[in-house]
Amino acid sequence: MALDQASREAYEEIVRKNPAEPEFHQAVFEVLEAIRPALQRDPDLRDAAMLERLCEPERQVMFRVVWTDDAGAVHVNRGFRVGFSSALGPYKGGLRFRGDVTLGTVKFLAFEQIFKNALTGLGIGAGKGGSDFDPAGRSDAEIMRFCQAFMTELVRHIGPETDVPAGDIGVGGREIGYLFGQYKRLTNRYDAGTITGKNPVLGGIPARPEATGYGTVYFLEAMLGARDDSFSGRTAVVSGSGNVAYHAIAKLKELGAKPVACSDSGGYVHDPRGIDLDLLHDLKVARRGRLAEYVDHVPSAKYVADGTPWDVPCDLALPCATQNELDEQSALRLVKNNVRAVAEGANMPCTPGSLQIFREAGVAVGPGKAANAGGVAVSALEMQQNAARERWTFERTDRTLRDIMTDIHRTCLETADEHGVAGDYVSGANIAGFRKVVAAMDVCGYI
Ligand SMILES: NC(=O)C1=CN([C@@H]2O[C@H](COP(=O)(O)OP(=O)(O)OC[C@H]3O[C@@H](n4cnc5c(N)ncnc54)[C@H](O)[C@@H]3O)[C@@H](O)[C@H]2O)C=CC1
Ligand SMILES: O=C(O)CCC(=O)C(=O)O
Repeated sequence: MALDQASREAYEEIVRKNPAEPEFHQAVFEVLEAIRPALQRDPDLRDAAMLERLCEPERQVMFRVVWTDDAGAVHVNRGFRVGFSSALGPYKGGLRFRGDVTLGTVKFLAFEQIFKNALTGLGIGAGKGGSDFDPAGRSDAEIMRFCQAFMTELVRHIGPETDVPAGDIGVGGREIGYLFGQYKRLTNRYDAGTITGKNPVLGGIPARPEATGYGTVYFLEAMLGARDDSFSGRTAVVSGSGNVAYHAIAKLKELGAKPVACSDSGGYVHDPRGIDLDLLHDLKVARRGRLAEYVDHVPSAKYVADGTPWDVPCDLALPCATQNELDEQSALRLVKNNVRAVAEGANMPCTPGSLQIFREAGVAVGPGKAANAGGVAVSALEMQQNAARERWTFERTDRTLRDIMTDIHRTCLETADEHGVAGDYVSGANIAGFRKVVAAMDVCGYI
């Protein structure tokens, strides 16, 4: 699919106005391409400069973060928070701390969040933030000082009815605790609903750490079910070994699939017996170490430095690490090895070329906007829990998550069907999210 003339003009203007932001351009292009059947069916959807408004963030904040390391040296980083759309609720989306984060990265992520959050149906707008601070190798005390410095500016821009951050790459429970502690200190308020992903002792909901990975697997389960298929006897390859990947691997195992490979930024491990979850937890979660050490404990497994896990034959592929990590070459290898389905736990992990290859080969792809929406959905449940001063159980949260993922899956399929692109989850997810947010923008006046 390509863009029609009007969308192409809108896209070219966006590229011109947002130079040097290739990931943002890519995310916009993918949405404009995927919603083409809806624009063809209802040209009114373009009225009142809807596409142009949708692609322009409501606000963007960029700030200096100054902190000291354990030796007393002073460091300067950049902080970002982009509020992309408040049509459906307060800005909602995570914070990413990683050395390569730029304004363009945060904008692409916040843009994706618009459609994802709309799909959850839970009344949340879209935002994202982060910093080019790299937590790898930093002590707890350094992380705490960085988080406190970051929040010292961010505090002016967030609140339970304004903008509600959470975690993403490099931001987990530890960082959320430090950020919330500083927020509380600066505001003199216990607004638990200002940040999600908190430890339950601070009012966090149980199962938020598990939610994105579990949700991706629930979505994949529904994709397989729609094809009269199941996890039974299926091998899976998962990229990454962080929050999303770890919990995806755990849930795959629980539901009867066999995850045989995972990765970190150094390389991948292939363990034909199935990834050892306790060992992975010890290496990557408890010790924040390197995956290369896996083979010291399981000599029959293979570690491939700098390799891609997509070389390992599998039935199911779950990219759960980072953007553009699954390229055309990888897609061709997966197709050659008869992959059945791909579920994106990460945001925009498949390049446009790889998506095209999967489409042509008839491989079902669950796009991140739909497949990884479980994380932000459970964050919205955490906001609900905090507002009502309730305490949810793990079982209640997990049950609700599964229902939400099944609903999102149904919405994607029905929407694709209604728009003449049956079975195309990428189009279905984008069109359904787009229609929801446009409906809200339409009745709000020109915002
Ligand atoms: N944490 C959440 O709730 C959500 C996360 N996501 C997305 O999921 C992805 C992973 O996020 P988290 O697991 O939270 O982060 P994390 O920081 O817990 O883990 C990231 C993992 O990716 C690996 N990694 C980074 N670059 C890599 C590369 N080039 N090749 C292979 N592995 C690489 C890291 O070693 C680490 O294992 C990101 O795309 C994020 O935006 C999406 C929805 C919600
Ligand atoms: O729970 C949240 O608000 C963050 C989720 C997120 O950043 C994402 O869906 O990519």
